[in-house]
Amino acid sequence: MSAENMEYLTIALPKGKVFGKAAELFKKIGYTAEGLSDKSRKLIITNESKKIRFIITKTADVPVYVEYGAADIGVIGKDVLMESAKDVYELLDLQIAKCHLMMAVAKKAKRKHLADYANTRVATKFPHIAAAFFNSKGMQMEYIKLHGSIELGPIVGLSESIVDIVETGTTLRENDLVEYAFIADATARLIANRVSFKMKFARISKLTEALRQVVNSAD
Ligand SMILES: Nc1ncnc2c1ncn2[C@@H]1O[C@H](COP(=O)(O)OP(=O)(O)OP(=O)(O)O)[C@@H](O)[C@H]1O
Ligand SMILES: O=P(O)(O)OC[C@H]1O[C@H](OP(=O)(O)OP(=O)(O)O)[C@H](O)[C@@H]1O
Repeated sequence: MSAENMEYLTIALPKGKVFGKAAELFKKIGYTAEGLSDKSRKLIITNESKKIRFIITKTADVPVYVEYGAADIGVIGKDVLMESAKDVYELLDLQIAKCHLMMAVAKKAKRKHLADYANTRVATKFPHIAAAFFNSKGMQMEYIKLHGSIELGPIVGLSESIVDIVETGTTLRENDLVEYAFIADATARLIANRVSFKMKFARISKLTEALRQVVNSAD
């Protein structure tokens, strides 16, 4: 690790839904930087006095920056973390961006048993998570990777089911789908690069404990 990298703590935050809540949590423990907002187009925002560097990345890329050590730590939804299967430490459940992963099907064509969906098509942004789920049930499936509007799949006959995240359930309801099987909780997590965790142990563990207190006090 270079001297400059050793000096700073680099934190990867995803732009998008998780950004505001994550930035707010860090602010509560005194980790912030001038200009850190979802309106800014700056990709690196530094707090020189505290030796903190925030890097703002596309959601799915946070685990990549952290695995390669371009960021020491990061914040990312458990859904994206599971799908990425990156070799990073998961340090803390931040209890923000609450949602869960599930399988949903068309209300009208709902089948009686999960096994009745064996060998059918699943539309999803999360093919690895979906495959792990169906494999654990001994079911072979055909996975169709989509990048958004997953709920369209069963409506237009692309697939018999979807695997996606649900927060309020509004998107399912408005598209005549119903949740069929719960897969996993998917709140945002604090993750760390394995080498950074050892080399910057004191800093990262102090930060993790401070965040843990904020998260616990919000319960
Ligand atoms: N209702 C929700 N809808 C989508 N994501 C949610 C919701 N609630 C919490 N999340 C979290 O936010 C993350 C998605 O954030 P965001 O939509 O900004 O990323 P994205 O899907 O990659 O978007 P884009 O494709 O626009 O970059 C999810 O991975 C999940 O952890
Ligand atoms: O249960 P709800 O509160 O309705 O939220 C769930 C919806 O939000 C997400 O989509 P997103 O808004 O990220 O758009 P996308 O279709 O582009 O993935 C997710 O894929 C669901 O479609």
